[in-house]
Amino acid sequence: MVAPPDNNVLWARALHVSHNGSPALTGVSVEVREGEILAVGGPRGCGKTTLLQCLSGQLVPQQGEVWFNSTPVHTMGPLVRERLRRDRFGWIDPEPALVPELTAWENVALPLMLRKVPNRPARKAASEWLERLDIGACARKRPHALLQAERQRVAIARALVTEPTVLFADEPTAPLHRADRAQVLRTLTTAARSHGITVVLATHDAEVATLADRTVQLLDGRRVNSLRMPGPSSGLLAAPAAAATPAGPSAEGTACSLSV
Ligand SMILES: Nc1ncnc2c1ncn2[C@@H]1O[C@H](COP(=O)(O)OP(=O)(O)OP(=O)(O)O)[C@@H](O)[C@H]1O
Repeated sequence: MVAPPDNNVLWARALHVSHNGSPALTGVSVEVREGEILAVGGPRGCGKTTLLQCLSGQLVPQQGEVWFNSTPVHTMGPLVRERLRRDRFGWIDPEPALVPELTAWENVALPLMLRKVPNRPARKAASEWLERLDIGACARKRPHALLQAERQRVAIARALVTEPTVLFADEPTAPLHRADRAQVLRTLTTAARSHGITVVLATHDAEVATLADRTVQLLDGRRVNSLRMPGPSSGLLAAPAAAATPAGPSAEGTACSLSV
């Protein structure tokens, strides 16, 4: 086992995962540099979620290695991986899973309270993140009183409030309208950049990927290319290349879920 280069916050090598015998990742390698916004693109079912689950320590690959800041994640026990996810990573799902009984600010403050941050600073941090995501006015509302785009912003604020080292966003704007999608994504990436948070963003939407620094493309569980974007403000996405990289055999395994 050889440690990866120092400038990668995450580094995965030759990942093989199969779900109930059918291959989801076959020999995928990827590196994520500190502070970058990396999009993982590709059509539905190509393995984007599975890759994010492996990188975030939710899922242990049947073969291959995952390293976080020069520490092997694939050899960690479940409790250590859980602590790593809680302390260093944030996660955003396609559908915002908020606690219905709590107000927006309480939902956002929840991860801080779970870390025993006292009420007043937790509330202050939650309010600041809601402001940053342009939903300060919704702080006292409960999820049912919010629009879908507002709920997703609350979920994003909750994922960012702990200022994680890496934020994993799995199709974070999938259920939103086109206009909301662009705005929510722009707010997310701006907030992450200004706080030096590395983002790994799964999307099948080429437009969404234009906000990333780089795109890694998957197809049928294999990596097919890597694009460096012209810049977050260019609004342009280069056409995906189609040169396939070598892939290996598949393995077996199961997924598990991640809490905030
Ligand atoms: N828990 C599971 N059990 C069985 N098969 C699974 C499971 N999770 C994913 N798969 C299968 O593994 C493959 C890769 O799925 P994955 O969700 O990683 O792809 P994806 O690119 O994120 O897809 P989508 O864009 O639809 O979310 C798909 O064929 C999917 O049906």
